[in-house]
Amino acid sequence: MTLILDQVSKKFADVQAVQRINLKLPKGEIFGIVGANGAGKTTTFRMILGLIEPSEGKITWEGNQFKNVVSSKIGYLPEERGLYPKLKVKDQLIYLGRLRGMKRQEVVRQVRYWLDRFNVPEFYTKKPESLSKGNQQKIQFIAAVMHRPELLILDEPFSGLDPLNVALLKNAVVDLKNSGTSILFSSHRMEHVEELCEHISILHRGQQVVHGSLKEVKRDFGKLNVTVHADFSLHDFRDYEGVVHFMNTAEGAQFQIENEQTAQHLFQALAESGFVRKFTLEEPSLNDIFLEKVGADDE
Ligand SMILES: Nc1ncnc2c1ncn2[C@@H]1O[C@H](COP(=O)(O)OP(=O)(O)OP(=O)(O)O)[C@@H](O)[C@H]1O
Repeated sequence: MTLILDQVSKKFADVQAVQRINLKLPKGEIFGIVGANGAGKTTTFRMILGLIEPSEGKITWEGNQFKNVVSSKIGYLPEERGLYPKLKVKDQLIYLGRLRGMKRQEVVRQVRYWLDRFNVPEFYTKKPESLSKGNQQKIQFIAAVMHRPELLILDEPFSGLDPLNVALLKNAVVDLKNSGTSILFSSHRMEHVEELCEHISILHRGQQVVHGSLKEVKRDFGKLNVTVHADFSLHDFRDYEGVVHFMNTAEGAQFQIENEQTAQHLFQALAESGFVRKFTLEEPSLNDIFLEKVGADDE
């Protein structure tokens, strides 16, 4: 069960919202889409869901035109959340579940399971208007997953949640993936994407500026990060050959460097200058890659 987007574009009047996007999401994987505001994430999701038609390109699921996939196989958490404020949680989830062809008993079982799991069993008979925004989000997450969809699309699932609730939802996402659900999700928060996704895509003004497995993307980026703590000023090394960026920190400095060779030379040069308490070499973060590809002025 693989979702494929092949050269998919969408134009609204004179706005090119999405341009020639390629994406492959195999069964049981998590694919992350990152991009600044207006990059084209929601438009991409809405095309996959069949809410709007691509202007060009093809979307397929298991080799079939995606629009023929029934809604019971898809779960969607939209960016703009919307529950009926005055209808009890249980009543609206039963209504939604029935629409997707679930038996009432099965909806009740699933809803109770998820409310327990999110430590809020008492919400079953509450009206959403009495719940905080973050708690309403949990209910909407339950609405997106209670029918155990094969494809789950999550638009900014963790925005506005406190760290405990982010952890609860993240665990749920990982469990769903492990049980075979294919998950596509968008986020502005690079660390969430980095933690959860095998494959990623960075969108910038409708164009896919980076895509591939997270490992490949990092390897292809090439540059590395070095953290140094030392008992002497590191400022003189800011223009050392192969240093791309330099930033002073409380205990030393953070360097972005071109490659491992630079690291070796830099280490020798530092060691000759005094006592180096810490020298660590790390792969680039997705944030480093995003900032370079999209530009620090866009976020
Ligand atoms: N129905 C529409 N009519 C005209 N333009 C649209 C429409 N929907 C989206 N756009 C435009 O397409 C571009 C991409 O928007 P989209 O909502 O997909 O971005 P996004 O990456 O989801 O952004 P955000 O992170 O802010 O939600 C924007 O320039 C937006 O103004």
